[in-house]
Amino acid sequence: MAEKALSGAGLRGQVAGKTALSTVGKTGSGLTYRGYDIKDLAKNCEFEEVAHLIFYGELPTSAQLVEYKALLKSMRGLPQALKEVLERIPADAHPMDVMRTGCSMLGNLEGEDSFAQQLEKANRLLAAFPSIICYWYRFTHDDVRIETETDDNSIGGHFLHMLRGEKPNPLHEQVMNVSLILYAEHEFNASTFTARVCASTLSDLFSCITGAIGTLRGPLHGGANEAAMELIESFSSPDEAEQGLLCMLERKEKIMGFGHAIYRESDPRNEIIKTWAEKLAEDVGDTRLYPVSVRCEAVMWREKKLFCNADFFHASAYHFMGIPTKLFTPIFVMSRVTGWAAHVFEQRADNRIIRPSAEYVGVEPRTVTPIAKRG
Ligand SMILES: CC(=O)SCCNC(=O)CCNC(=O)[C@H](O)C(C)(C)COP(=O)(O)OP(=O)(O)OC[C@H]1O[C@@H](n2cnc3c(N)ncnc32)[C@H](O)[C@@H]1OP(=O)(O)O
Ligand SMILES: O=C([O-])CC(=O)C(=O)O
Repeated sequence: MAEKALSGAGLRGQVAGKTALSTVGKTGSGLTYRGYDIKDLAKNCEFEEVAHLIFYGELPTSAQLVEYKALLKSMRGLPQALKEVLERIPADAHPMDVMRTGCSMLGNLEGEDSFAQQLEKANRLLAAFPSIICYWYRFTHDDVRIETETDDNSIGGHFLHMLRGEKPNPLHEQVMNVSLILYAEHEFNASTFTARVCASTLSDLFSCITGAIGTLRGPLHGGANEAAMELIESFSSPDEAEQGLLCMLERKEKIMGFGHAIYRESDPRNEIIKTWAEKLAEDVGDTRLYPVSVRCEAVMWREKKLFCNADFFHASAYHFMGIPTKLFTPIFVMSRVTGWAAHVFEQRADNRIIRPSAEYVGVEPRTVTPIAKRG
C-alpha cells in the first residue's frame, strides 16, 4: 500500500505527546502494551492482568491478581441515586448515552477530590461500567432490577451474567476476556486524545472519561462495530455481500469496520478476534454471517486494499454470543476505560495544557455597521 501522507487534516502524523503505554503500527502492523505484543497478551492473560499492567505498569503475580480481582469485585455495586437515574433513561436511548450519563452521575456521587485518588476512581469505573449498562438494560428491557454485586470471577463473566441472568458458558467468558484485552489501549486514538485534552486542563477523571465516551460513540471510531453488524446482517449470502459491497464502493460509501488511521497493512487485533468469531460460528452452527464476513474481507482487500480493523469480526463474535447489537460499543468502553485512565495519569504526570493553533480562513478585519444601517 502507498505511504500515507503524514500531515494536514486530522492531525495525522503529528506527535502530540509522549506515552509509555502502547505502540501502534510500529512495524507496519504491530500493537504492544507496555512492551508486550498483543498476541502474547491475548493468548496468555486474563483481562484483569492486562488492566493491572496498564494501571500499575507490570503484569501481576498470582497473589496480586487474586487481590486485584477481589478489589474490583468489591466495587461492582451501584449507589441508589445512580440506579434511579438509570431507571429514568428511556429504553430507546442509545446505550452509549447511558454509559456517558452513568459515568457523569457517578462523578457527582463519588467524585475525584484529589489526584491522589486517581487509581481508586479508575478501578471504580472499571468495576462499575458493566453494572451500569446491564442495570439500565435489564430494567428498561426486561422490567427487572438486577443485583450487580455478583461473585463472577471476571469482568467479562460479570457482564454476561448480568445481561442474561445466568452464568455464561466458559467459551463465551473466554471470548469476552480476549475481546476486552484487544480493546484496552491504543495510543492517541480520538477518544484517548479527548481524555488527554480534558486532563490537560487539570480536570477530574470522570470528566475526562465522560468526554472520551462521547468521542468513542461515533461510527468512525468505536461505533463501527455496530455499523459493521448492520452491514453483514443485511446480506443473506456471500455472493449478495460481494455485489452489495461493490455497489457501495461504486457510490463511494464508507464501509464500517475497514481501514485505519495508523495501520497500513492489517490491524493485528483482527486475526485474533476473527479466529474466535470462527469458533463461535461453529458453536452456534452459523452458515451465513461468518461466511458473509469472510467474503467482505476478501472483496475489500481485492478492490481497495482495505483490511478489517478490530471492529469488523467483533460484530459477528458478539452476535454469536447473543449480545444485542446496541451493546457492542459499551463493551468497548468497559475495556478502553483502562487505556483512557492511564493516559490521564500520564498527562497529569507531565502536563502542559493542550492548545494547538488554527489556520484562519475567515473574512479580513472589518468594522461593525450600526444595527439600523445593516441590510
Ligand atoms: C477501533 C477503531 O476505532 S478502528 C476504526 C473504526 N472505524 C471504521 O471502521 C470506520 C470506517 N473507516 C474509516 O472511516 C477510516 O478508514 C478511518 C476513520 C478509520 C481512518 O480514516 P483515514 O485515516 O482518514 O483514512 P485513510 O487516509 O486511510 O483513507 C484513505 C482512502 O481510503 C478511503 N477509505 C478509508 N477507509 C474506508 C472505508 N472503510 N470504506 C471505504 N473507503 C475507505 C478513504 O475515503 C480515503 O479515500 P480518498 O483518498 O479517496 O479520500
Ligand atoms: O487508533 C485508532 O485510531 C482507533 C483504534 O483502532 C482504537 O482506538 O482502538
